[in-house]
Amino acid sequence: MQFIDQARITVKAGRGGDGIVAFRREKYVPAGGPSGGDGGNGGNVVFQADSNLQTLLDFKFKQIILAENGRRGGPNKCTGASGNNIVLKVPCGTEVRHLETGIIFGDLTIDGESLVVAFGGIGGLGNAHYLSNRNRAPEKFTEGKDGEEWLLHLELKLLAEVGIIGLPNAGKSTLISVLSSARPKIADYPFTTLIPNLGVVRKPSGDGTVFADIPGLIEGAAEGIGLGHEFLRHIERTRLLIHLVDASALNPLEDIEIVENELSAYGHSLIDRPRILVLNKKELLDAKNLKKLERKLNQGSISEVISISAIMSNGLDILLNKIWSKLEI
Ligand SMILES: Nc1ncnc2c1ncn2[C@@H]1O[C@H](COP(=O)(O)OP(=O)(O)OP(=O)(O)O)[C@@H](O)[C@H]1O
Ligand SMILES: [Mg+2]
Repeated sequence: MQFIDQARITVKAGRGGDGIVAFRREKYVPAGGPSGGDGGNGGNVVFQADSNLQTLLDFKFKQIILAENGRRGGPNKCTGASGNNIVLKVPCGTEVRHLETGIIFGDLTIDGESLVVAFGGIGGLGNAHYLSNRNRAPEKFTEGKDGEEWLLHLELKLLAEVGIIGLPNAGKSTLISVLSSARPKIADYPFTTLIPNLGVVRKPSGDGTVFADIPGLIEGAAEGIGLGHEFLRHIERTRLLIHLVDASALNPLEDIEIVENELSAYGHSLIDRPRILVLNKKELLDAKNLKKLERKLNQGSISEVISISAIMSNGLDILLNKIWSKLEI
């Protein structure tokens, strides 16, 4: 499952400071030589990949990015201060393109990697540079150059390997929230989730993979009913599905069938995708009824059933071990 997050921004590097015209003034030196300093260089706009970031959402609110201008030169051949660079953090996997031509400026993939996307203008020259035998008192200087300005298109591509599916209210968002640092909205009504939530789930060794919690599926989802249609398209690219079922529902078997039928009706061999059947909310059933339900499901089911309580973080280790072994990572 690939999610594309994008943003459109303008970056403008700092302008170089102007050179200045000045002459030395010293006691007993009636005509001091030219001493105008150069302007400082403008600051660059720099992007830096940061593995703690997951989205380009910040850029929806910050669309124009300016680096600092260089300062003017000073007397006594003092060079003006350079403008500071502005360093913006972007998630790993951000591709930077020129908006109009599509030319790729760079692809930031490794944590800490940086890319100058707009160079600051160079500072102008002060009149001290123009001293010659013919002109002992030059009045000439140059202005600082403008910094580069670009309209950029940022695109972040994330690939989810594991999709969490199920009827509305099964606890899909609750599950991703206890497995990862994702903090989706959770509520006791159907269709709480309107867009997929992504979370990185890690093994104790630190490796991990992206899970996606998608909106609830209902009967007819494959034909576009409810919110399911669009999201079934997305899960075509996952390697593993977690089919989450509310164990406390009136008829969990029927619920499972609805989701299975949707996978099948959708086609694209979604029904053949490896998946794990997971009963959530197990704490709402007494031990005897839970066993009965598990046994019933194991009889005709697609795979062995794992019972968990997402809300109480119960049974998650067993589930995760199963996931890692199915993914072979
Ligand atoms: N193990 C559990 N025991 C009891 N209640 C639970 C459990 N897990 C989740 N819930 C509750 O179930 C409700 C639905 O949870 P959640 O929003 O995670 O479902 P969802 O499958 O993401 O729904 P939707 O498809 O509408 O987005 C919430 O009120 C949540 O607190
Ligand atoms: Mg949800």
